[in-house]
Amino acid sequence: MVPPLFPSEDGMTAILRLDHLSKSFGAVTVADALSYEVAQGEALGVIGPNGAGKTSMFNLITGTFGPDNGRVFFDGKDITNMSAAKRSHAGIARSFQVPQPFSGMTVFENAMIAATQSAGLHGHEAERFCLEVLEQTELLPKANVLAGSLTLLERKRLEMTRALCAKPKLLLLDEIAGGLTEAECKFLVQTIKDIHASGVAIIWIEHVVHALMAVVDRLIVIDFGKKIAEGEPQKIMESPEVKEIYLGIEADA
Ligand SMILES: Nc1ncnc2c1ncn2[C@@H]1O[C@H](COP(=O)(O)OP(=O)(O)OP(=O)(O)O)[C@@H](O)[C@H]1O
Repeated sequence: MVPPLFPSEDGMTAILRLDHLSKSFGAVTVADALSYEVAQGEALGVIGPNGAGKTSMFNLITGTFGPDNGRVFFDGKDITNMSAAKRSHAGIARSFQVPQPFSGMTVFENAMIAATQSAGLHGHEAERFCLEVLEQTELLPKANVLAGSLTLLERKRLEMTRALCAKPKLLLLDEIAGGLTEAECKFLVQTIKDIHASGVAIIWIEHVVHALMAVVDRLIVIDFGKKIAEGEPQKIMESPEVKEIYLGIEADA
C-alpha cells in the first residue's frame, strides 16, 4: 500500500519522500532501504565517506537511474517511474560535483537553456528571469563570457545558476564547496543561504562540513547506501557513528 503523503509524521508537509529505496550495481550496494523526507523549504545536509552512495542517491531522485526496490515521492506524486526530463519539469534540479556547463556557450546562454527547457519560460520572460538569477548568483558581470573560460568558483556559481533557472522546488547540490578557498566558500555559503531563504528546498551533499553546518536545518549520514544517522546537525556531528567514520574512533570507545 502506498503510504499517505501529507502531512508527514512531524506534521510538516514533505516535498520529497524516499521510501525504502534500494539499488545495487553487482556487488556494490549504493542504496540500502534508504528512507527519509524533506519538508517544503527545508535544507537537508548529507555527509558520508567516499563511495557511500551519496551521488547515487541524487541519481535515484533525479531519475538518472531507477531503484531495484522502493519508491520516490515528490510534491504529492509517486515519481518512481517518471523520466528524468519530467522530474526536471516537475521541479527537481541539481548541480553536479564536476561542473557540466556548455563550455562553448556564454553564461547567459547556459542560463537560458535551463530557463526555456526546464522551466518552460519563453522570450523576454525567460531573459528577465535569467538576469535575476545571474544577479542572485553574482554572475551578472560574466553574462556574456564563455562558460569554458570561467574560474572554478564561477563554474560552481554557473552550476547553481543553471539549476535555479529551472525554477526548482527542490535543489540538489553535490559537493559544490569542494576545491574553493575559504573566502570563496564563504561567498558561496551566503548565496546558498539566500536560496534557502527564498523557500527552495535543498539537499546538499558536502565534504566541507563547516560550510554545510552554516546552512542546513538537519543532517543525515550515509554509509554503504544506508542512512546511519539523522537529526540536528551539531548533535549528529558529535555522534559516535560520525566520529567513527570521520575520525576512526570506535563507536563504543
Ligand atoms: N552506474 C554505476 N555503475 C556501477 N557502479 C556505480 C555506478 N554509479 C556508482 N557506482 C559505484 O557506487 C559506489 C557509490 O558511488 P557514489 O558516487 O554514489 O558515492 P559517493 O558517496 O557520492 O562518493 P563521493 O563522496 O566519492 O562522491 C561507488 O563504488 C561507485 O563506483
